[in-house]
Amino acid sequence: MSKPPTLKSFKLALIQLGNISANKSENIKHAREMIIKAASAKPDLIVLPECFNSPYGHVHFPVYAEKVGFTPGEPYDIEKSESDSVKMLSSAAKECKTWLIGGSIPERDQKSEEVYNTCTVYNPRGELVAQHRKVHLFDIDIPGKIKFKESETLTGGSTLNFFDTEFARIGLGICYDVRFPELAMISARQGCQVLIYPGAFNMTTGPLHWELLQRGRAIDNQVYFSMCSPARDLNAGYHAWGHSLVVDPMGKVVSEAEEGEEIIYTDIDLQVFNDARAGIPVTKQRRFDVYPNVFV
Ligand SMILES: NC(=O)CCC(=O)C(=O)O
Repeated sequence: MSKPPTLKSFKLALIQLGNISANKSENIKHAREMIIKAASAKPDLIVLPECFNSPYGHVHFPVYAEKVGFTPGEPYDIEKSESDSVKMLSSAAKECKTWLIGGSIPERDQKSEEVYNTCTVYNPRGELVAQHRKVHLFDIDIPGKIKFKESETLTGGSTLNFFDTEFARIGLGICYDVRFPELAMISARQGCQVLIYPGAFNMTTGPLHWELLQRGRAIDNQVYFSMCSPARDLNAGYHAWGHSLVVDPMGKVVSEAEEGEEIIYTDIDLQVFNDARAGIPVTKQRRFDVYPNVFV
């Protein structure tokens, strides 16, 4: 494992994207416009929400799926990409000279044809540098409230993923992944100082769990934790909670969107990170002699 970059203060932009319709090319076009808009405030990193190019629903995933064909550690030729979303995200990152976490899209594996919920990441040169396939699929059934089964059409990813910038090591997850503290804890143990999960909670669990889970993951690991949601659209089949959020390593909510389309900016502050870890030194007090060694 390489040494993580030393955390530096940086500016984060979350795009709580609205107007996600049945028209994929319109969705891609609108996401591009919003990236350009977000970049006008000169953030170092821009984030899109889960499933930004397609309506959110298991019936839609195979229809909207694109072949990305990225292999970690191998160079990726954007010109030869079969994915319109990847091409747009790459060119927008390059044009804005910014890091970009491209939310997620339904992705079809080039060999197996299995469909994943996949996040791709771009550096300021527009190179595709990392990918995360949602590991834990959103299969829930709360009678009378919400039933959702991603596993009807999606396959879960099987790798943990992070990427290094000049200002931080950033760990990735997607939405339901936040409910599994192991994922965040392993990312933090691998040196991530910031964890960012595109997500789309719903109107039942959103009010109860969205903020609580993120504050929990932030405090457990003394990291900045953030999730970027689509805007709420009551005409859509799935009603997203919205409230894109950034939580600091003390568990304090430092930025929060409302329900509609919005861009929120946050200064990720090195001093806050260092003070949290110095004041409550849990990262140095872990008792690996007592725990089973899964997290060592
Ligand atoms: N897109 C998702 O994974 C939704 C997760 C969610 O709403 C939850 O309660 O968990």
